[in-house]
Amino acid sequence: MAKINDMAAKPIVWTIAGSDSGGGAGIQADLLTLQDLGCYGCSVITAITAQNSVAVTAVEPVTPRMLRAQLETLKADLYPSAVKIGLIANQPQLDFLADWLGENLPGVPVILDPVMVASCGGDLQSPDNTCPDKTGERSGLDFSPFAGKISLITPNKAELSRLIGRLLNDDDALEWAANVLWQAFGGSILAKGGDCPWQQSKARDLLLLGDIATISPLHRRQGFWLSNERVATVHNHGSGCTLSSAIAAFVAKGLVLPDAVLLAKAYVFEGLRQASAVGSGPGPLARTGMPESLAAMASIHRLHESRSHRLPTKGFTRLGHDLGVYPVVADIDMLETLLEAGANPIQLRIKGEIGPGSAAEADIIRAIALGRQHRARVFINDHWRLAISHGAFGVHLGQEDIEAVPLDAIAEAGMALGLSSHGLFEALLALELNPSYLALGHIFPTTTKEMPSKPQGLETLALLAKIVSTAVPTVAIGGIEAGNLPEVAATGVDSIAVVRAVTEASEPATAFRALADAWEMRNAR
Ligand SMILES: Cc1ncc(COP(=O)(O)OP(=O)(O)O)c(N)n1
Ligand SMILES: Cc1nc(C(=O)O)sc1CCOP(=O)(O)O
Ligand SMILES: [Mg+2]
Repeated sequence: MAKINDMAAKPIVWTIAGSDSGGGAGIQADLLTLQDLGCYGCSVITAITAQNSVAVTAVEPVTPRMLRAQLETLKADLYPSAVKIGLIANQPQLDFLADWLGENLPGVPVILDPVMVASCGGDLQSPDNTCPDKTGERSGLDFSPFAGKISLITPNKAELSRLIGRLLNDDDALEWAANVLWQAFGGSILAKGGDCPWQQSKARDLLLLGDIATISPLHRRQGFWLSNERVATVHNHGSGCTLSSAIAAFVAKGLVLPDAVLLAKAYVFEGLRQASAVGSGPGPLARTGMPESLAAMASIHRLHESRSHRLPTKGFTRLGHDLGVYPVVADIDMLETLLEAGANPIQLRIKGEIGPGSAAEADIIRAIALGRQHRARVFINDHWRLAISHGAFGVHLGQEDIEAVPLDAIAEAGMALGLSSHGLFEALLALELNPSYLALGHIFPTTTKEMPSKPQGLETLALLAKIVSTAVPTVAIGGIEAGNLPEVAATGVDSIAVVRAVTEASEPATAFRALADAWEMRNAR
């Protein structure tokens, strides 16, 4: 039987790196990772290394002609969606690569892993580039030609120390050095803590995000610690290569950088957990496929927590997983019509300031009363003070409210809390508050609201639903309507929220009932 060729659908990712004859790191680890994560990997070899699991015995750079030939040949036919750069053998290679990428692949995301030391201890750059981490002197390659040209640079502590020319002995020093690099390079920085001896049970990486247009303005130019449990294994050969190629793979698949970093960290975490020896030294990471377990995800802590309120000690009202079809409306008459049609839950979403005695305030008060009358769960969007003072069932808030609103007041009032998220990074930030439900948006293009992020699509929705649905009821929102409901249902998300599919229908109550019936039938088919 003919084998189905699924390569066409796979994003192309280039790895520009060194060959590891031992198979655990470099080009070999990158190609295994890219294949495992559903990408088509192409390689540009910068150097051939003779190494096994215990030693690097020789490093030979490819000629400048060969380096250029690989790049030009690939560009002519296999244009990449993302590029990962690993080992660069010498300064002329680096200078050439920085120029060539800038001129030939404008706009293609580049993930730079400034490889200097193999996990078996060997220095991988040419002999004149030596600088033991222990001295803290700056030496090795000058990476400055890459400034302004890369999306993310991923040094470990030893590499950061050499890039900055300072010894790094604690998290404060790591943070300082990462900031220096950030100022110099632009883009984003992931300063990895896996080789920090002062970090004990946790492996903590510092992520400094650049001005990324497709993430929330809240998270642009902000820093976050990402911590996973430290995996007690010596089998970590190629972990840095695996991490950076996994980030490139996820970016190529359309995930925003913070989500790509979190997924790649989870991939490395699982790879380390299941790693085993191949030679007599550190073995390679296992290839464990798409990470889908919440337990593998890092916990996220803002670098400079600005929260002035207590985190809720009392939990928010718990809800069942299936909230069915959840209409979100701006008009009180529409809300009443839909309550009469059986909507439960339902949300009143009035944007903008609401003054005392205003018509909008009266609408909120009436919505809450109607909810009681119909025994339905009415959520109030944004206006949490009014929701509390008039005894709403729940409040729906956005990511920007997580820091600004005293969430403990909502919990103390015995109310439910729904939180928005746009991608994995925001979902994990919201999950730390254990909300009553988590909205995953926006799935398809929407005209109801201006969004900085791109639509997530069904594949990402399925992944997010798998990761977080074990912990919290999930609600998909954004562009959902009768035509795409079956595909949305197939992702495994618990519920759907809709605006236009109901409010712009000629008969909103009928449209709501049709959606609700279709949703109820989804598992019966
Ligand atoms: C169910 C549901 N999901 C998402 C939103 C969006 O909330 P938020 O991010 O706070 O944006 P605004 O709605 O306030 O513009 C929602 N309201 N409901
Ligand atoms: C209010 C809202 N929040 C979103 C989010 O992604 O957080 S998308 C959205 C609008 C959804 O409207 P429609 O169903 O008309 O596309
Ligand atoms: Mg809001």
